[in-house]
Amino acid sequence: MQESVDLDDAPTLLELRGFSCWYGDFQACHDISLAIPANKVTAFIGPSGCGKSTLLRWINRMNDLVPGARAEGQVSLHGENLLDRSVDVVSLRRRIGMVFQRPNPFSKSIYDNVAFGPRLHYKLSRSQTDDLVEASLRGSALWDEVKDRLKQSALGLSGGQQQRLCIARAIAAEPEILLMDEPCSALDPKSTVAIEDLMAELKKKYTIAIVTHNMQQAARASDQTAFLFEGKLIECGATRRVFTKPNSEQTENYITGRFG
Ligand SMILES: Nc1ncnc2c1ncn2[C@@H]1O[C@H](COP(=O)(O)OP(=O)(O)OP(=O)(O)O)[C@@H](O)[C@H]1O
Repeated sequence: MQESVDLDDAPTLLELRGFSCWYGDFQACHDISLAIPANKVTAFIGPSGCGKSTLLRWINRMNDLVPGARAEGQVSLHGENLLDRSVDVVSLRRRIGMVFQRPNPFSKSIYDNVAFGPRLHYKLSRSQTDDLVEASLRGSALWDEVKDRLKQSALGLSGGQQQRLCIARAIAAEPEILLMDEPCSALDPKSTVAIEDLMAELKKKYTIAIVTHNMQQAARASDQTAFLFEGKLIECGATRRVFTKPNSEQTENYITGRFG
């Protein structure tokens, strides 16, 4: 488990205030307020259907694409409410990267997967792109395994390598926050440990929010844990405290496997 971290000392990067959201008439999240500290890993845990992925998907406005989905309240980054209609969603998604449950590399070369975002957002020379691709692959701990086959298809990589490639692709756009929606659920235990080790490195530079069903993973890899139940935030605090002295009986029942 992480050493006890003093979250009070960590500046807030992203803040949710009175965040509620709906799919049509169904309310998936109820009046959620919490702070995501900079350069820490925040884990969202809770039973299936409690709204973890929905919350994450509103942070980078992925739910804009879902018919009938709407949200209220504030999701503030540097004082800007990301839910405002005026927010430029393309630039928002550069600032807030996302890694999904199933590795989803494009059917392109390893190099082109990583260069895709930077080519979209910046005018870079060939050598600048080469440098960024190398730095991103080093950042996702994949460089040594792929440096001799950058022009080969990304689809030839193992699942764990593909997920690290997706992380490289996300960090190549130089985001401020990395959202990870159950990034290890399709991976074997060795690849899972590799991703957890990687998170510990990545948080030096980025702020990470992860949805996980794996209690051990939340306990091992996160600094802050938020427990959701039926769309409500039950508690949020330093991971060590939440796992050893939860404030709520519901949290205790969930983390000890009594339901969920
Ligand atoms: N596109 C959608 N349309 C309508 N309802 C949805 C949609 N996506 C999710 N929901 C509903 O919203 C609620 C929260 O779903 P969400 O996927 O956020 O939960 P979750 O906690 O991430 O679950 P899991 O751990 O199973 O992934 C659920 O009741 C779900 O059925």
